[in-house]
Amino acid sequence: MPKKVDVAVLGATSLVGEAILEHLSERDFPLGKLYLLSPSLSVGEEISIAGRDIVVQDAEQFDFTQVRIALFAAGAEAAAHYAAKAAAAGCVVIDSSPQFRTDAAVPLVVAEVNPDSIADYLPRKLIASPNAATIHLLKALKPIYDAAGISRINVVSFQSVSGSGKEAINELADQTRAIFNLSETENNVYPKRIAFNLLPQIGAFLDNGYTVEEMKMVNETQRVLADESVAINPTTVRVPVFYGHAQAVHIETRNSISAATARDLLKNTPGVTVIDEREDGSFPTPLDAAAQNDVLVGRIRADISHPNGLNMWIVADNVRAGTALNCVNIAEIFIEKYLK
Ligand SMILES: NC(=O)C1=CN([C@@H]2O[C@H](COP(=O)(O)OP(=O)(O)OC[C@H]3O[C@@H](n4cnc5c(N)ncnc54)[C@H](OP(=O)(O)O)[C@@H]3O)[C@@H](O)[C@H]2O)C=CC1
Ligand SMILES: N[C@@H](CC(=O)OP(=O)(O)O)C(=O)O
Repeated sequence: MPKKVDVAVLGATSLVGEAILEHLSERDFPLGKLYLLSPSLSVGEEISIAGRDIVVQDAEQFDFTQVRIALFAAGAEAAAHYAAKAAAAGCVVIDSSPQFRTDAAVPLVVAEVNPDSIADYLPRKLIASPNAATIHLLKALKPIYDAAGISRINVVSFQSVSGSGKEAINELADQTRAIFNLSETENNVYPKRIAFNLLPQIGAFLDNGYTVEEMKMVNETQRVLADESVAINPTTVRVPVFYGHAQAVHIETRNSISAATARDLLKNTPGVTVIDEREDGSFPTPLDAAAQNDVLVGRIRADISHPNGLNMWIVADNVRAGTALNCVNIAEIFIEKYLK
């Protein structure tokens, strides 16, 4: 690793921002000065990280010439507002929000899948990180895609409330408490009660009947793989789980690949852990994945309804293993290969 790099985290008090700070303090990251920024209420809060107490600064007043890299975890609006300002100051932004994911001038990167796309950061000094569900899916499917090709992905993505941020975590906790106290529940984040329920809608409905979240999975998967020939059919469901998205995945490969070969490939993939012994309880759950860095895969089996079909169950901590780790991984590759 090269010499230490000064970094800013915008949205340091968001779920993703906090997880980014955990990774920065736990890994062998060449961290120089660290600046914590907020676009809103948290300005002035003090955060302890790796033995340093750092006060959250107002992003509006921040001079981005002080840092080489800024990790953005503050939503699309803040990304739109601050990205150009940071770039003009010579700072490279790694953004977790949806704001730039479809911008052809901004690379969309999963560090383990298309790290070479980071090289395209220059026009806007920006690199985008995908939706969490797309990151998990691609980390697990890339080795199979490389070995046998994938023509179609059918996926039902069961997404925890942390995917909607801190307010949604509070909503699930409050509703659960209210139900046990025989009180009325309130829903503000979701259109219906989430506690003890399942909601087959994430994001607004589009004209084709899919939701915004589902079409993110389609477009971002094709973009990261640089392969529009992969057909993707997602259904996203909000589930009453705090951390960890789980996906029931059915793929059709271009060439035949056995479940045993796929299992071996995944066992040898960094960042992936296979839990699949075909005995009671040998499968990953959101509770197993919470606060872990790996994507967990189980239930790997041949699809009895299709000659080239494979089924699997993929689980990961959307905040920590998905988004935050991907942003930090991108930063590490950027520092090692591209930072002059
Ligand atoms: N959550 C996820 O799984 C994923 C998130 N992302 C991206 O990460 C970024 C951050 O998202 P996320 O971590 O979910 O955001 P959060 O909802 O956790 O936080 C966003 C901001 O809301 C404010 N906030 C803090 N506490 C509360 C509260 N109780 N109620 C309402 N607002 C509060 C904070 O700012 P302040 O206190 O300064 O007002 C905080 O920085 C976004 O760009 C998102 O697109 C990307 C992929 C996955
Ligand atoms: N939308 C995802 C979380 C995420 O990835 O958010 P975004 O695509 O808005 O950054 C969820 O709700 O679970």
